[in-house]
Amino acid sequence: MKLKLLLEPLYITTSNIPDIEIKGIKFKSDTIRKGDMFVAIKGFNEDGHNYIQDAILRGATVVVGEKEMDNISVPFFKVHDGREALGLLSSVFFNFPSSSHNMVGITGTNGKTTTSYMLHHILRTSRRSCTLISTVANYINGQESSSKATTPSSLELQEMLSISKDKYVVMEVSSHGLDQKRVEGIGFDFTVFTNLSHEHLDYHKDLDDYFNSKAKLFKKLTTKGESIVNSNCSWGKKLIKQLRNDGVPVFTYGSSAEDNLQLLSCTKDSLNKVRWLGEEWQFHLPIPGDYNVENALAAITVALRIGMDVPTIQKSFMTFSGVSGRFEVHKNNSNVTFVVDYAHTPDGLEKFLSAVVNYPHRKLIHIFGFRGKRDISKRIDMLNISTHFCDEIILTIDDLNCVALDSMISELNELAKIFRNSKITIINDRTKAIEYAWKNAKADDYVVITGKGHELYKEPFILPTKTDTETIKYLFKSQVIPITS
Ligand SMILES: CC(=O)N[C@H]1[C@@H](OP(=O)(O)OP(=O)(O)OC[C@H]2O[C@@H](n3ccc(=O)[nH]c3=O)[C@H](O)[C@@H]2O)O[C@H](CO)[C@@H](O)[C@@H]1O[C@H](C)C(=O)N[C@@H](C)C(=O)N[C@H](CCC(=O)O)C(=O)O
Ligand SMILES: Nc1ncnc2c1ncn2[C@@H]1O[C@H](COP(=O)(O)OP(=O)(O)OP(=O)(O)O)[C@@H](O)[C@H]1O
Repeated sequence: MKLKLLLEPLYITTSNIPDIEIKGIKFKSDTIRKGDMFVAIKGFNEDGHNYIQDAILRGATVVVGEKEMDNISVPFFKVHDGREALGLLSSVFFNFPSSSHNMVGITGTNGKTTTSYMLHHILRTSRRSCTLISTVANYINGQESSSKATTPSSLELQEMLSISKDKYVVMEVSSHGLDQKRVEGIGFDFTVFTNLSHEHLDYHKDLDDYFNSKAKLFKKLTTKGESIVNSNCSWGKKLIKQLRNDGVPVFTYGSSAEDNLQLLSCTKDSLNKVRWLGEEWQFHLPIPGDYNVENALAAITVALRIGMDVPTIQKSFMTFSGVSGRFEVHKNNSNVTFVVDYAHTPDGLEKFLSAVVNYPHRKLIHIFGFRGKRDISKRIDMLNISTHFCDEIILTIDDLNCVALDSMISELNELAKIFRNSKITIINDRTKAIEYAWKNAKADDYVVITGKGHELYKEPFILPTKTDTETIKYLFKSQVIPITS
């Protein structure tokens, strides 16, 4: 693409723009190929401006950055914000791909993945082509690929959107993604807010700052775009007020008569009665966890606003099988039930455990841990919740995240000391923690393993290379299969 054309949306119109062709855009100097543009980003660990020479040596013919720079041997263009520029440039380079799709962006502390999967399922079962960009996996043109982030970098994202031939795109938008302008250059037709609670306070200054990052998504609506917000959550209520003040169309879901989609009742066998436009109808949700009803309400509101009819939505829920690593139930030959779940926030854990505790059981045994350095302030809250619901706790490690194993173990010991009771056992190796529960649990016990779900360990040196589900499946293989006559 011609450099002049590429720079237009950044309002760089100086007469000094050379008439050159840009082959690609990169923000990692070691990925530069001859003829690429390098966008220098001032990051959290490194300053991309220090890699400009490296990028030029590798073949960059143009550099964009946010600092004043001297002695650069190729044309250099200064911008106000490198990450924002990267998003806009990528969007131009891939020919504004979001405008060829109906874009749905879903944000919130918990439920983004589940809601995205539900909506993707509803759209696909009604023969609407749909791309899904999520924490667990990505699906583009019906092809599954692995996911490296909840919200990929703007460059990867714009490329994915340009490859997608699907009419709809459902994507999760994290607060990190919003803060780091990864969705810059995207216009959303629908933006969804599931909820907000304590999380990521290692990154965001406080909950207000976290909320303000999430709220940025709702500034990215197209002129005809609509927002869909959970009114059961106090932060959702705050957002609804803000959006209405700004004249943004808002559709709400929740338990109030004022909601556009109101939940009227839920029965034990998962039949949920709702009201939409004065009409009452039911849908069956075939997955456990009553909090998933809220996720379903979010997905249904989008589906209805897209123009889908009620019977189609009802029918599609009948075949929804849930999401990998979320409330995954496995029962062994000794009648012990293992549940793997991704709850890793205090609110998520409380909702998950309040759902599990209702299943008849002898003992509830909880295996969970923490990630090195991440949001240390939530650890006590999570232990409080766990000790409230569970009979036994096996504290382990989610991931070291560059923290030395010894430090992580002493952090766990310190936490256990605060909760001076005999309920807590520490087993730092997660596989061993699961094996311990496997050997010691008795018939009718529930063993719940939370925090990692579908994820592999990022630092596996002493830790397992299996996901929690894989460990359970491996243990299942060791069972003696009873001979049935
Ligand atoms: C803390 C954080 O979010 N970091 C993100 C950030 O990286 P950074 O600012 O630390 O990058 P850096 O290492 O300082 O480098 C700065 C610049 O120098 C460049 N550089 C650096 C070295 C070099 O040799 N050459 C070079 O060009 C880098 O390419 C970069 O452009 O910008 C990068 C580019 O977009 C992201 O990949 C990276 O995400 C990291 C990998 C990450 O783990 N992020 C997590 C926290 C995250 O975003 N998670 C959310 C989900 C959260 C949730 O809800 O659970 C997600 O959306 O995935
Ligand atoms: N609506 C909800 N409210 C509270 N907790 C929920 C809700 N939905 C799911 N959870 C809990 O949060 C966990 C993660 O759910 P999900 O993957 O859908 O959320 P997420 O927002 O995508 O999380 P992440 O951003 O970390 O990927 C679930 O395993 C469950 O324990």
